Amino acid sequence: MTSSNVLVTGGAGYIGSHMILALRDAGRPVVVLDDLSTGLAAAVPAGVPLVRGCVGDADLVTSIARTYRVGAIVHFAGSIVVPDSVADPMAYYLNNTVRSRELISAAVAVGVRNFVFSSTAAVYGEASAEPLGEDTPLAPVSPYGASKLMTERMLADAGLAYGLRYAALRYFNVAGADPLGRAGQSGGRATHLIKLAAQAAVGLRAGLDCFGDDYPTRDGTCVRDYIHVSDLVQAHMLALGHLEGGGPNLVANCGYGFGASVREVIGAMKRASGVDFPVRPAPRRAGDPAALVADATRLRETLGWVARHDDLDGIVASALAWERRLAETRRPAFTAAMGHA
Ligand SMILES: NC(=O)c1ccc[n+]([C@@H]2O[C@H](COP(=O)([O-])OP(=O)(O)OC[C@H]3O[C@@H](n4cnc5c(N)ncnc54)[C@H](O)[C@@H]3O)[C@@H](O)[C@H]2O)c1
Ligand SMILES: O=c1ccn([C@@H]2O[C@H](COP(=O)(O)OP(=O)(O)O[C@H]3O[C@H](CO)[C@H](O)[C@H](O)[C@H]3O)[C@@H](O)[C@H]2O)c(=O)[nH]1
Repeated sequence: MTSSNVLVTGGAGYIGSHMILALRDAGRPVVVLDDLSTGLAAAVPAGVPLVRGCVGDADLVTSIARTYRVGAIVHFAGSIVVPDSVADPMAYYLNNTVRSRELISAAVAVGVRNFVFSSTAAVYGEASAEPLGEDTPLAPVSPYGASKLMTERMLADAGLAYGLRYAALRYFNVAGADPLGRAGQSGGRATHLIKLAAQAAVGLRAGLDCFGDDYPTRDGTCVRDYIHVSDLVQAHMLALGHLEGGGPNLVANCGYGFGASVREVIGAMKRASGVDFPVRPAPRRAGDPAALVADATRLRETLGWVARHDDLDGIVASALAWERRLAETRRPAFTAAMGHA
């Protein structure tokens, strides 16, 4: 096992904070770079160095790489809200593409050999095939997807030109929380279905909108391949080991190969919580494909990845448990702020 540090960018965010736990559980030293734009310092476990700054700051990245003897970068930092990317594409190309370019350049210049990147199913766009293999034509329909695809392309070119070794993992819908309750999705503005449903279940919001019920799917609502964050993080651990062990560069989907509809997710959350929160029918959300389901054969066959949490009820229950924990920790602060302490 290598003892060089792993630099986790975006480690104060949802997925990055779970990755830190997995690296620490495996005995790997970690350093985090995060600008805390959506992440929380409290999400970084005590004892893990957190450098507050931007991945586009090449001098800072170089200095971290030297100080901590970084041998690999796992790059989660980025902007993630698809409709925001439509409203302000330049902000997304800056934060996701331009700043990734600076990070990759600095990594190459300072001699970091291995790089794992958070890509997305959004690179496929309005895909018609199901499940989607990695060879599906890449035709992102949002600036978010395009900004990530450009970073994949930079990695491929940097691999050819400079020998950078990389894995680009295309996540489908990431959900759930650490089964031991050490981490979850905490960041400020929630947009993801399972997080919003959990908030409705704990009474943080009055209910939920169901965006569209006339899609060509089994119940008319959109189908997504929800992957538990712990299974996703395990794919990163395997990808890292694969690169460090000399395996070839890799692009791989991360999902289970089957999907759940919006109605099925809502039903699972109501069952798990026992709360019959209101669900309002709402118009389709712009840019939502009817169904996105991964063909994850490559992930299984190349990395030996095995899904361990591929059960919607379990995913939803872990998200709910985390939301309840957040509600408990918020309550005293809220009471104090209202002058009732
Ligand atoms: N959540 C999903 O379903 C999903 C799906 C596909 C891909 N992804 C990708 O996974 C990655 C992590 O997503 P997440 O859900 O944990 O989001 P998140 O917002 O919780 O985490 C992103 C983190 O990056 C930090 N950050 C943003 N820009 C930065 C910058 N320029 N420099 C330094 N830090 C910066 C934020 O403060 C935050 O801590 C993202 O790249 C996202 O595009 C997520
Ligand atoms: O209040 C809500 C929120 C969501 N939805 C629906 O639930 C489904 C899932 O929506 P999410 O917002 O949870 O996730 P997306 O599928 O839009 O997108 C996620 O997965 C994509 C890849 O599949 C990208 O990676 C993106 O970053 C990530 O947010 C969609 O049909 C959406 O319309 C609702 O009906 N009501």
